[in-house]
Amino acid sequence: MTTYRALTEAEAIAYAKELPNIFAADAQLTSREIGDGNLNLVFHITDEQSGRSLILKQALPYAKVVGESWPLTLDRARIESEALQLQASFCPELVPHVFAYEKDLALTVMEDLSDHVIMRKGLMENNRYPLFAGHIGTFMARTLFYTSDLGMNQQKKKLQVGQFINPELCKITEDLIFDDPYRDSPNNNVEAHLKDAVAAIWKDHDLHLEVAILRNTFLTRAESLLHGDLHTGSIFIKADSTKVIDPEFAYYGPMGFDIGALLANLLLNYAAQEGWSTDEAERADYRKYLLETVKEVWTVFEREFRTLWDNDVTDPMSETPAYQDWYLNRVLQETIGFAGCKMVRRIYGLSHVADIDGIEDASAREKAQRLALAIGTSLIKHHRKAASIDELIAIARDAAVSREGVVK
Ligand SMILES: Nc1ncnc2c1ncn2[C@@H]1O[C@H](COP(=O)(O)OP(=O)(O)O)[C@@H](O)[C@H]1O
Ligand SMILES: CSC[C@H]1O[C@H](OP(=O)(O)O)[C@H](O)[C@@H]1O
Repeated sequence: MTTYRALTEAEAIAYAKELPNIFAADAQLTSREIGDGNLNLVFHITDEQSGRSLILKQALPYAKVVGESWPLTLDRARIESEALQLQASFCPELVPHVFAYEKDLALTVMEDLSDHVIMRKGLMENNRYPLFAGHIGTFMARTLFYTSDLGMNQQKKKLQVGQFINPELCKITEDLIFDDPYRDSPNNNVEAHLKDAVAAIWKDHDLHLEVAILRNTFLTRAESLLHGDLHTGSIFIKADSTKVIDPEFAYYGPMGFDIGALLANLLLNYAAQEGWSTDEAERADYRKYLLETVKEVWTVFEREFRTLWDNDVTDPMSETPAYQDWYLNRVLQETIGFAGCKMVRRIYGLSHVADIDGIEDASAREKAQRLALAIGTSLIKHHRKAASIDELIAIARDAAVSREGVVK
């Protein structure tokens, strides 16, 4: 048995050399720790001679972003590798291949995706990805359908719920998304120029009611195996390929949480256009592209999900007329509510996003932050009334118009 230790770059090379059938025994390997996320070490191992490379991702026993004062279970590495393998059984082309998982070191060996870019970075460079909505809509439809009571044996599903019990990582979400932003918590990270807007949110009891309802849904609805943290930093992309990484927050929860997380991060980039494009026409055009992508993601998800339901449903009662429409409208409403929560937490919660924080000009950054808060809070308040994805799009567009007086 190997005893857990956080690997050094040299130890990562030694570990990689021992892996069967990957590198030659005399390969000259190099290792670079490239982890830029909040939690883990990521080693990029390369053999210049053969051109072969791979990734070793290792969980630390604490949250890297805070330090050793925030201990965190190593079991999240198991959850991540098992979730990646389950997702691969539904859509192998949309996740990195897992070569091995080493429990004692909390370490996953996976395919190197360095020929892709992290989507958040791509969006910050105003790149466009015409195939993305089709890929991610399919990923969400397949993973959420086939892990739910609609798409798998209901007794096996209960056992699978047990396999993905993830209380510590869920608590991070419960605190950072559904609690801290709505009160004066030491976990918040509020810029001075936003204090009035944040104070208004802390006093808004109508908003708190909607957040409490969404929080309850997150806490109690074991509907599907979620990715659990599906933001644009968890997606690797290039023109013809999309790969979803980093499902360490995977657990059985409400489908709309994954869809909402994704849409929220597209909308955060929409708000961030305040700071990234100086050219008005260019900004308007990129915003148009983002909103079209939001609509297409939902449309593909819904179409694919309905097709899976029509062809592969395992539950006879689910064939009851009108049930499918009721179900998808509920998923839509929750998607919109969770999207709003995901936007608000990234503006002044513990963990922000580079799209917004990377805006150097303070007044442009503030405009982007206020726009994101306006969109996020409106989505939360509206979510239980929604009947179409067009309502989410109208909220984003109207918030930009009312802040600037012109169509953006
Ligand atoms: N399979 C991979 N191929 C190449 N780079 C990767 C891979 N997985 C992760 N990375 C790099 O490591 C970074 C952090 O990975 P991530 O899984 O998001 O870690 P964390 O769980 O700490 O957020 C990514 O932003 C990316 O740059
Ligand atoms: C203390 S963890 C904060 C935050 O980090 C995770 O994101 P990432 O994928 O960037 O590591 C997750 O969103 C958590 O809420």
